Amino acid sequence: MGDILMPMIHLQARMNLLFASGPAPLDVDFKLAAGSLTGLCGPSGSGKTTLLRILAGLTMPESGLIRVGDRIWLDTAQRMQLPTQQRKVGMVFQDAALFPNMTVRQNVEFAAENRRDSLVDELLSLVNLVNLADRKPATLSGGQRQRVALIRALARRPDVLLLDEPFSALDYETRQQLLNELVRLHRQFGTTTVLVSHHQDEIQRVADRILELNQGKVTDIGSPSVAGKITPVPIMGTIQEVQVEETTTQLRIRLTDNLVVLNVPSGAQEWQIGETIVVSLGTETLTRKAN
Ligand SMILES: Nc1ncnc2c1ncn2[C@@H]1O[C@H](COP(=O)(O)OP(=O)(O)OP(=O)(O)O)[C@@H](O)[C@H]1O
Repeated sequence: MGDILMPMIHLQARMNLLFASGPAPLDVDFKLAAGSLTGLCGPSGSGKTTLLRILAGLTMPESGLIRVGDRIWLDTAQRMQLPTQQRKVGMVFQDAALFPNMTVRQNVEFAAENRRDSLVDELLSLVNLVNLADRKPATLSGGQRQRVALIRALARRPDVLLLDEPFSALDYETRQQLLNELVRLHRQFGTTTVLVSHHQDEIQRVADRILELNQGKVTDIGSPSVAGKITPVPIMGTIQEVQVEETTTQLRIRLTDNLVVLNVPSGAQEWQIGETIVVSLGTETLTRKAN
C-alpha cells in the first residue's frame, strides 16, 4: 500500500480544548501513508471532528505543522497557513449539506468548478446517480444524498478525503453498501482517506489502520485488515431485470434504496425476475436465498 518512508500526511498539532472533563490540550503527531484509509474512532467529545477541521484548515491550532506530500499546508512557526480552498481536500459530514436549490448534477458541477463535464458524468455513474441527476436533494433518500456528498467531495480531485461519520444516520444495510462504495472510490481516486466512525466493527472491516483518539491524544491501535481486503457483507435483494448474453447474464438487482447491476456467468444458474437473492457486497457474488 502506501509508502511509510514518504508519508502522504504528517500532522502535528496542539491546541487547548474544553473537554467535558475540563480544559486539556489536543496534542497529536502522526503520519498517514499515501493512499491509505485510516479509521479514526474514540469516545464522543474526544476531538475527532476538531482533528479533521485542523487538517481541512477550518480550525487553526495554537501550534502545528501539516505536510501533505511535498507541500506544507500549515506551519505555525513560519506563520504560514494555506486556506481551505487551496488545500486539495474533500470533506463529507453526517449531514450531506448539499445546496438545496441546485440539482444533483449542479451540486457536483459546482464542486468541480464547472470545468470537467466528463468527470461529473463519470462520478454520477460510479455511484448510480445518473437517473437522479436532475433531482433536487430534498427528493432523494438519505443514502442517495450521502452518495452525492461523496462524489461532490471527489469532484475537487482531492489528495486527502476526510469523512466525519458520513453514514451514521443511515440504516445498517445502506451503511454497508456505502462503505463498500467508499472503499472502491478511495482506491480508484487514490486518495489518502480518514474516516471517523462510531462503528468500530465497520472501521475494522474497511480501514488499513485504526487510530483511537482519547481526550485529544492519539493511540495507534494497529492494522485491522489485511491490506486491500474487504470482508463481504451479505445483503438481501430482489432481481428486477435479467438480460442473458452469450457468456454472461446481466442482473439488475434492487438492494434497499438503490439498484446494482451484476454480471454473472450464463449457463448453470437461471435467474428469475422477482426472485430474492443474497448479494455479497465487497466480492459481488450471488447466492440464492435459503428457504
Ligand atoms: N475551538 C474550540 N475551543 C475549545 N474547545 C473546543 C473547540 N472546538 C471543540 N472544542 C471542544 O473539544 C472537544 C472535542 O470536540 P470534537 O467535536 O472534536 O469531538 P468529537 O470526538 O468529534 O465528538 P463527537 O464524536 O461527539 O462528534 C469537545 O469537548 C468540544 O466542546
